[in-house]
Amino acid sequence: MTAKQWALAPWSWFLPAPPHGGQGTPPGAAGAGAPSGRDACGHRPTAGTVRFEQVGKTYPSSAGPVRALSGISLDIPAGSIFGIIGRSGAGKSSLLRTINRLEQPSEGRVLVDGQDLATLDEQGLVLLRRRVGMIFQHFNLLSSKTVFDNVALPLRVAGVRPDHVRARVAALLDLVGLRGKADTYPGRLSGGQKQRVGIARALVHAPEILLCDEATSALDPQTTQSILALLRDINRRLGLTVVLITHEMGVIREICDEVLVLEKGRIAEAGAVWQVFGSPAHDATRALLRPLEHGLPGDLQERLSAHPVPGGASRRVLELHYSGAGGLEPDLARIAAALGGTVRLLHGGVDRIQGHSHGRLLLAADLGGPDAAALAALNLCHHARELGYVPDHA
Ligand SMILES: Nc1ncnc2c1ncn2[C@@H]1O[C@H](COP(=O)(O)OP(=O)(O)OP(=O)(O)O)[C@@H](O)[C@H]1O
Repeated sequence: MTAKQWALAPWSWFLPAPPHGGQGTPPGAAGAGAPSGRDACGHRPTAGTVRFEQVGKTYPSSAGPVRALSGISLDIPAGSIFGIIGRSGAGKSSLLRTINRLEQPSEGRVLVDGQDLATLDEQGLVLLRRRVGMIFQHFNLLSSKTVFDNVALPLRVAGVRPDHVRARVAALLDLVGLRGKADTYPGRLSGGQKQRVGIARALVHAPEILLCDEATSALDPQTTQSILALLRDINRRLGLTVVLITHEMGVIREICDEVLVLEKGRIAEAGAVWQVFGSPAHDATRALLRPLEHGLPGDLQERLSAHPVPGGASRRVLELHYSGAGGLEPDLARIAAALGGTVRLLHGGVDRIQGHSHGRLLLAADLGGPDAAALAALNLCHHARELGYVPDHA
């Protein structure tokens, strides 16, 4: 059994599952509120898969039809953290919102755990929205209600018994780290705490999927980190699929397993984060990843020239890239041996994405060593290029 399969254990192992319909219907039972896809024991071995089949979306508008999505075919695996990125207007929200049918595709099908969402009647839609929770950039909390009441509201609307509501909300506030805040009003909470309330509320019906639309965009970097840690924790402990939209590439790198890059409503590329970020194949991806790249430090940029300094001692500046492929890591001793002479590390570094080394090193080497292509050929990096020359003292 893989870690992920293990993580797909039923919610009830961690939290009291929400009895729907007010009568304490046990989780896993057919009928009111029982999420589909569970087996007789209440397990949900494949719960939380999403399949897009040739999905297209056109909005009517006074200026004429707006084509938001075209030909999207893709699977989101159960239990994964799946990121959707793209420039503004690329269609990210339109696609995300088809998963809980806040938007309906104009063409194609969206299936959650094999169920075509277009076939759902009104009751089916209510049950779908319990299986697919959602959190928002601006939290969407009711300011006149306490933390407890905000989280309890969907359960009360569903007619859940008050004692079950109390137990469920208490367990959820514990889970999101808000024990002791039950009676506080949202106005007295920090942004991060408000998003924690949003997450608790999104989890009340023990969803299989959590949709996050720019969930950390309104938060400072430190708070963003704590919310990401919470989302990852929830994903790992509860096994639910997390689908998130973000403009922050660092968020994708930090927690996502897979990423979809949308460009003008179409799939530009998709795959494991370490692959897409390590070797971006599409211009749109490269443009999105640019903020993650460190430019040359100003002083180095100033001293860099296209040719060796006439009459003076110069050193070559080489840039070595690591894309994560093949488990390749910078072997500094071998690099120095291949280049010969003195090698200085000027700038750069290597990140770990899903266990793969990804980054670049800027080295100053003596003149006359092997050219950049030879370093890649020797399997010392994935790509290398010569950036120019700096005076020997740089
Ligand atoms: N209700 C609507 N009516 C008309 N056009 C819409 C509607 N919703 C979205 N659009 C258009 O569809 C396209 C895709 O919008 P969408 O919000 O899905 O993109 P996005 O990638 O999420 O953008 P952003 O990052 O700016 O939120 C855009 O051109 C947008 O203007």
